[in-house]
Amino acid sequence: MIQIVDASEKYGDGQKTIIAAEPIAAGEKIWWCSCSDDDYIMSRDDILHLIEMQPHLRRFLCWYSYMTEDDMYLIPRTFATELNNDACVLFNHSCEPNCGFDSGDGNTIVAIRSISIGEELTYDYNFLETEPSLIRGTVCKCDTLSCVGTLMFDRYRDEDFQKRFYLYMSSYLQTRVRELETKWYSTKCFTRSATDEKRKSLHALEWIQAGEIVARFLGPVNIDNHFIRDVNKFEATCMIDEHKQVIALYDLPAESEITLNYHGKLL
Ligand SMILES: C[S@@+](CC[C@H](N)C(=O)[O-])C[C@H]1O[C@@H](n2cnc3c(N)ncnc32)[C@H](O)[C@@H]1O
Repeated sequence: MIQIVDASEKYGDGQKTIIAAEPIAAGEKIWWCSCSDDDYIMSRDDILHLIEMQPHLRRFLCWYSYMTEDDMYLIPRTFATELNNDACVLFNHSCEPNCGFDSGDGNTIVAIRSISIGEELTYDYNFLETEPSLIRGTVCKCDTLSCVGTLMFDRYRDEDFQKRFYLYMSSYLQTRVRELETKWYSTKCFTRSATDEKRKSLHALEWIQAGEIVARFLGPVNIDNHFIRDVNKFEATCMIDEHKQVIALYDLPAESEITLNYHGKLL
């Protein structure tokens, strides 16, 4: 059903892509990714540390990892061991995709519309990635009329995008979309997963200036509906105003934790 071909001309040296080897009907299942419990799950911190130690791994780790949380990435083992027989890592991005993930079974890639023989098979990387993506800032070469230019991975926030593509997003992305109904945080923030010692927490992804709005509560302010740690007033990096907006008290460098002192003052 599919064929892997060279795409150096379109995307750059050594790049490959996948094309349809036969006509594909809308809704047809195209590829069953062989992702399994054997795959590597690495935290963003570990990946960034590994890239710092071994810069030659950058391309491999950034191109072939998939977000499963704001700070967690899946790296298919078959690819890591170079025994890769899983073409799911070779689907390129398009801002007008013809493929997506099957919402009933996140590991299957399905056709969004009918696809002609020879057509390139693409999905929108916004179905998998959000702002902390390791390939944020990639200049898109999809050559479509709706091309966004630079991939910033914030499209899941757009209601039209959600309406059109929710069913084709990965389960991580669907969770992020649903979260937007109860809490909003800036594109400059990301969450760190909970550990045995610590609850989930919110952090700056890039420099945030004093006075910037970093998050907004859409319901009652309590620890059950957000990820902002309640700390004593000397440690708080942000304050909350009467509109339930969380505002940076100081300039916050990347990685700083977003914290509040709201104890006993639920709005
Ligand atoms: C998962 S790989 C896709 C397969 C890749 N073409 C290969 O041969 O290994 C993701 C990488 O492909 C490239 N890529 C995919 N879609 C692209 C697009 N629309 N514009 C520019 N680069 C793209 C980027 O370098 C991206 O980090």
